[in-house]
Amino acid sequence: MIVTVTYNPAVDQTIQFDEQMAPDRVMRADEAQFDAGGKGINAAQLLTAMDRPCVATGLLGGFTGSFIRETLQGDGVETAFVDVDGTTRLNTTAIAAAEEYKLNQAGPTVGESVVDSLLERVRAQSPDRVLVGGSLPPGLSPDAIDRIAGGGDWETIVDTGGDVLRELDAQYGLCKPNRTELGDATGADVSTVEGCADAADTFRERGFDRVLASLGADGAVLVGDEGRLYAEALDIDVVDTVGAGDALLSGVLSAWEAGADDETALRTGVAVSSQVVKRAGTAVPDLNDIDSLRDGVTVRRL
Ligand SMILES: Nc1ncnc2c1ncn2[C@@H]1O[C@H](COP(=O)(O)OP(=O)(O)O)[C@@H](O)[C@H]1O
Ligand SMILES: O=P(O)(O)OC[C@H]1O[C@](O)(COP(=O)(O)O)[C@@H](O)[C@@H]1O
Repeated sequence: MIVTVTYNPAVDQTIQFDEQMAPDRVMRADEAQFDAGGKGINAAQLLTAMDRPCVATGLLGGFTGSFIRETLQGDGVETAFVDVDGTTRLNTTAIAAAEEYKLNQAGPTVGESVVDSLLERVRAQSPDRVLVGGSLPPGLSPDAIDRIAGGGDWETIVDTGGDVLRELDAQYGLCKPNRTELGDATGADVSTVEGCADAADTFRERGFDRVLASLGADGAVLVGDEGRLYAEALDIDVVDTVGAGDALLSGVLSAWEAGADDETALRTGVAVSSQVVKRAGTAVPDLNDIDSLRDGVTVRRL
């Protein structure tokens, strides 16, 4: 089973405008929605929807924290969160005339003792895999992720970017950078798919058994002992891409949990992510067609 750890959850607010953003005037949204978000939380919702045993942990506080807890309970997601004093952040995606603006808050400041509390929650579940997803709130350093990775005999998957990804020091089963994060972390030229696979390959030497690089509309690359695989994205009408990376990773993990090889896992990831980008926000989409969508994903070896 999988435990997800989200140090910095978020309520995802998605607002849609049918005109371009403009300064110094009131913009009135046509549509708005709130979803429980944060990388590990999105993954836990998707994994639960795909019938994979999963428990969501992380840090929650304030009215936004209560919203996330209630939403997950309503979705039948098992939870084991740690309460914090501050208020969980609210992240906003504004879609205006086909442009996407992502406005993410820093989150509440927390003390390092939360890492011990979270490790306790994780150990209590005896998981096979632990996914640590998202940014760190103020007060925590990359050591908070390394400590989860070194805290038991589970395989740890990490989905974070920026300096945090560069500074991780433990042994990981997988990391999932997007193209920008992969380029930033390696300094490599990631303008081509081959360049991304090369960068992923070199990144493996830093302690990651596999690297799953998401390339937006260009698809995804998975590099590991089974080879260098590239999957094209499906041709779909995109509403917004928030949660796309979490969906890709959830599909891959779901397939691995069912015993699939890397190629099938990559296909599944692309299929799940295409369902998420077809609709606004980060709520769980319709996953009934995943098997047939997966069969339509083109994969080649690089
Ligand atoms: N414009 C798009 N068209 C089709 N699929 C997309 C598009 N954007 C994202 N996806 C799918 O979502 C996956 C993850 O997207 P990406 O934007 O790279 O992740 P992240 O949210 O981590 O930045 C891609 O690998 C792809 O399968
Ligand atoms: O922790 P970060 O990096 O600020 O990201 C948090 C945001 O990312 C999301 O998990 C979506 O992530 P992806 O678009 O990478 O899949 C949102 O639910 C959340 O608001």
